[in-house]
Amino acid sequence: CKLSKMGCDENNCRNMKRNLTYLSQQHAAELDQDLFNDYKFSVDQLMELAGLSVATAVAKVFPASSYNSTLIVCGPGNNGGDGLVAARHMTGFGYSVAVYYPKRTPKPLYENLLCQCEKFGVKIIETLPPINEIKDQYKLVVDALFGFSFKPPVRDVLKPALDALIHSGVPVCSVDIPSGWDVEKGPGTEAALKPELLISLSAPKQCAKPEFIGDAKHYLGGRFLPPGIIQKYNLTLPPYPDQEQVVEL
Ligand SMILES: NC(=O)C1=CN([C@@H]2O[C@H](COP(=O)(O)OP(=O)(O)OC[C@H]3O[C@@H](n4cnc5c(N)ncnc54)[C@H](O)[C@@H]3O)[C@@H](O)[C@H]2O)[C@@H](O)CC1
Ligand SMILES: [K+]
Repeated sequence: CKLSKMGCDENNCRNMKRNLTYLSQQHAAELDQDLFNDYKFSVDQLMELAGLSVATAVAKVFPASSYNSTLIVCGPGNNGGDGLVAARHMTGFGYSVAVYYPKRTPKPLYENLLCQCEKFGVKIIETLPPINEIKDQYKLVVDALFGFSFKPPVRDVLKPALDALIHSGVPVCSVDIPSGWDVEKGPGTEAALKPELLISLSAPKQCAKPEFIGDAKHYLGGRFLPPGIIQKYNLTLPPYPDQEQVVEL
C-alpha cells in the first residue's frame, strides 16, 4: 500500500485501515441522495468521475500491455452505469473491451452511455461465452453488476452473470461492492466472488473491511465528495495524491 511504499511499517498501515470509515448500506444511500439533493450534482456527473476512477485503478493494477482484452459485466443500476463509463475510458487506455449488459434499464442515461461505448469501439455482446471459455477470450473481468443497493440473494435473472464472474478463472476487478456480497456483512459463503481488485467509490462500505477482502488490492475513487459531506458523515479517508483520480488503501 501507499504507506508501506513510503517506508512506514505494517502496523501503521493496519492502523490506517482500521481508522478508515466504512459506510453502512443506509449511509451509502443517504450520502448518495445528499449529493443529488443538497449539492445539485446530476447522476451523469458523478458516474463519469466514478467510471473514470474505476478505469484508472484497473489500469494501474492490470495494465493494458498485459491485460488487453477485458470483459465488463454491467448490471441494471448505477453500478452498471459506472461499468459503461469505465468501458469507454478503458478503450482510450489501450484495452480491447467487451460489455455484457443483460438487463438494460430503458433510461436515456444508460442508452446514451451504451451508444458512446459502441462509438468508442466497445464490443457489446448479447450472450456470455460458456464459463469455461471466458478465460480463452478475456484476460480480465470488471464486475459492475451490483453496487451498494444490492440485497442478497441474487435473483434468478442475473444469477448466470454472477456465476460467470465467480467461476471464470480470470482476475476480477469489482466496482464499489464485490457483486453478490452483503454490503455490510461481506461475502457470506465460501462460494462467493473473490475479486483481486476492489475500487470503493466515494467511501468504502462495510464489506470492504480487510477481514472480508483479504489480499485483494483496494483503491478508493470517486473524487467528488464536498467538505460538507465529509463533515456530516464524519468520514476518515486518505487524501488523494496530487491530481490522481484514485488512492490505494
Ligand atoms: N454516491 C456514490 O458514491 C456514487 C455511486 N455510484 C454507483 O452507484 C451504485 C449504486 O447504484 P444503485 O443504487 O443504482 O444500485 P445498484 O447498481 O447497486 O443496483 C441496483 C439494481 O440491482 C437490482 N438488484 C438489487 N438486488 C438484487 C438481487 N438480489 N438480485 C437481482 N437484482 C438485484 C435492483 O433491482 C436494481 O436494478 C454504487 O455502488 C456506485 O457504483 C456512481 O454511479 C455515482 C456516485
Ligand atoms: K460490483
